[in-house]
Amino acid sequence: MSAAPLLTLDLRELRLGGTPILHALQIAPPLRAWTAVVGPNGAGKSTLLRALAGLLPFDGTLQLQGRAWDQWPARERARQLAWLGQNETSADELAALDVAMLGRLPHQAWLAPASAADHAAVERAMRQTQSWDWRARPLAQLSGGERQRVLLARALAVESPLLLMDEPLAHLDPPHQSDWVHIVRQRVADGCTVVSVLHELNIALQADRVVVMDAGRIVHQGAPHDTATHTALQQVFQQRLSIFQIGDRWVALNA
Ligand SMILES: Nc1ncnc2c1ncn2[C@@H]1O[C@H](COP(=O)(O)OP(=O)(O)OP(=O)(O)O)[C@@H](O)[C@H]1O
Repeated sequence: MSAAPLLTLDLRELRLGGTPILHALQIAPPLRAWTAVVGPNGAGKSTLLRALAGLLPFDGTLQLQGRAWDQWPARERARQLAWLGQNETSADELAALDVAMLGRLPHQAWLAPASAADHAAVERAMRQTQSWDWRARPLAQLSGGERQRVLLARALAVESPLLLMDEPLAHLDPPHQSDWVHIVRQRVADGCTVVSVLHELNIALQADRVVVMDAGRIVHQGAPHDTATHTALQQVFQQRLSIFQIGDRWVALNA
């Protein structure tokens, strides 16, 4: 049984600074699954994710739960979709706990203090990303990886049915990359729909669906074990990688 997707993007063209960046693409990330978006530098992955998050204007339509994006009240929409952007630099002076608490804003009444439920959600998220121990430290004093785990906690604390992440593994060491996959798997098992832009092909090949981009277009969408997915990856990376199966995993090696 396939349920209707939460998010549907039908884009004719997206321009940045007058330059066409994305061209004629459709995407509807499958419900309660993890979709990984991959492709070479400049392919348009971040731009696509920002379009999916309603952060960029474009010629086309974006629907959330079958309703046009701009017909949603902003707060209600913010409870539906959590966003982890690339190189986020705001709120450096705030303590890690307060940064993660920002994820609860869509749940809070105007100027109301955080509720017990907000505190519980933030503690859960910070423990999940193993950032609880430095909750009192300002973001500016954390290492790149520590900071990334706090920002991930902020996105998780929203507890939204949709989670969009742009290069979430930036600065994370291999064990924390594995932890991230585990967190994503848990969220998906709980009913969440996850879309992530990834440069780490070996992690992307563990997703439920792989979206391959090149030159502002989606050139392929498929399962990580499909031969067609491997062929598309090899094409967009100019045959400079080989894809092997090791146990039940697929891995990509630089050629
Ligand atoms: N404001 C802008 N004006 C014009 N072109 C832009 C602007 N921002 C981005 N671009 C271009 O859009 C294209 C897509 O950028 P995008 O960041 O989406 O690619 P990406 O696939 O995420 O790349 P990377 O893997 O390097 O992060 C790039 O060629 C980039 O130079």
